[in-house]
Amino acid sequence: MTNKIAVIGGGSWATAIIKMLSDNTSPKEIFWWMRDTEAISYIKNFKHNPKYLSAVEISIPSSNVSADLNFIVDHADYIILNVPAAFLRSTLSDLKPEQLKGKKIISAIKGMVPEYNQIIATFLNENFDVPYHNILVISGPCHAEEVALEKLSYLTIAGTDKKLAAVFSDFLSNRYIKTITSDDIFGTEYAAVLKNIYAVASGICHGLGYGDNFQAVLISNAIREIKDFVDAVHPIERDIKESAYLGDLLVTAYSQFSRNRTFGNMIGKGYTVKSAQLEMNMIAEGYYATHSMYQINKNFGVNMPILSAVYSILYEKEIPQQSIKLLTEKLS
Ligand SMILES: NC(=O)C1=CN([C@@H]2O[C@H](COP(=O)(O)OP(=O)(O)OC[C@H]3O[C@@H](n4cnc5c(N)ncnc54)[C@H](OP(=O)(O)O)[C@@H]3O)[C@@H](O)[C@H]2O)C=CC1
Ligand SMILES: O=C(CO)COP(=O)(O)O
Repeated sequence: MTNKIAVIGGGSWATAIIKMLSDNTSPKEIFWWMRDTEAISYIKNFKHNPKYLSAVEISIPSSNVSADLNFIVDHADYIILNVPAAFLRSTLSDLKPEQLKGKKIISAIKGMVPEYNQIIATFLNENFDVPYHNILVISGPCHAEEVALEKLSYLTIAGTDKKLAAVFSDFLSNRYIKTITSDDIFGTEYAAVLKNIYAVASGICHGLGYGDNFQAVLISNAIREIKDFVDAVHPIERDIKESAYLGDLLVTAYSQFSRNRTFGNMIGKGYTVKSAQLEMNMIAEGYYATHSMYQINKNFGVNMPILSAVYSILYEKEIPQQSIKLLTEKLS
């Protein structure tokens, strides 16, 4: 039986995932949903996504690319969710839990559903009755732009069912993608959400003129905040130095490709949140995640001074210079 895999979302990471799946040699049929019908026509005619990673050649059949979510979901056994978290609830609003019954749902999203302050696995479980053993998460240090260039990258596939994680990782791995499996689905998701916030912090500090010496201190403190938070939320044995945790923090905080760092840099340089968002045609998840994580941490009470500083800048209109100056007194 041919495995049928759908990707939901039309941005850069979805385009990169389509490429990875296509360059993997195991037999499969790939389906792709996006909301933009003009982009769909372009893909059908010219085999490239016009707006994101437009150099990537799209080799899946034209009839498998559609803006009809029901058509795509009903055809697939594996459904990879990849719209930014802020738009997930509205994207899935017409879908009924029965339509996902028995299907394997994979989140490639690194963000929180803002309406519920939930990670994606919890959102799927509580709102669509998807059992945790049918949910996987794709994470790890990997920018879509480098996938387009076929630069060697490592992905972590996390799930409570490690066998399913291994089966699914065999659909993704190829000449330039190596996969690692993990059973830490909650820690992996929360770490991926948090690293975006710290990449925003890194960008803010860069925009304010802080140098590499300070960035190293900031990121050392950031990984401690991540560890303390994931240990509080889901206390299991984990090595925070693994690439799904530390690696993803490093690549996002330091890479020229990071949307979150770019957004933070603009804030540090004096842009308002609105103007920074308008300037980017891509989504910085860290903006929304800062609000959700700040609310969630009220229940856990973990000491997270970097999170609080970013929150004060993005949501309390504090002046970046002042918030970061105060933060510098709390780092070690
Ligand atoms: N890019 C990367 O390297 C990686 C991204 N991720 C994660 O993947 C997820 C998707 O990000 P990414 O692919 O980078 O997205 P991009 O920033 O490349 O693209 C933005 C996407 O959001 C959609 N969008 C924008 N506004 C709305 C709206 N109001 N309603 C519905 N959809 C909207 C866009 O659709 P449209 O074009 O129709 O406007 C487009 O598909 C995020 O959670 C991100 O953290 C994870 C790993 C790597
Ligand atoms: O998750 C990512 C890299 O692993 C992408 O991060 P950005 O959204 O900041 O580009």
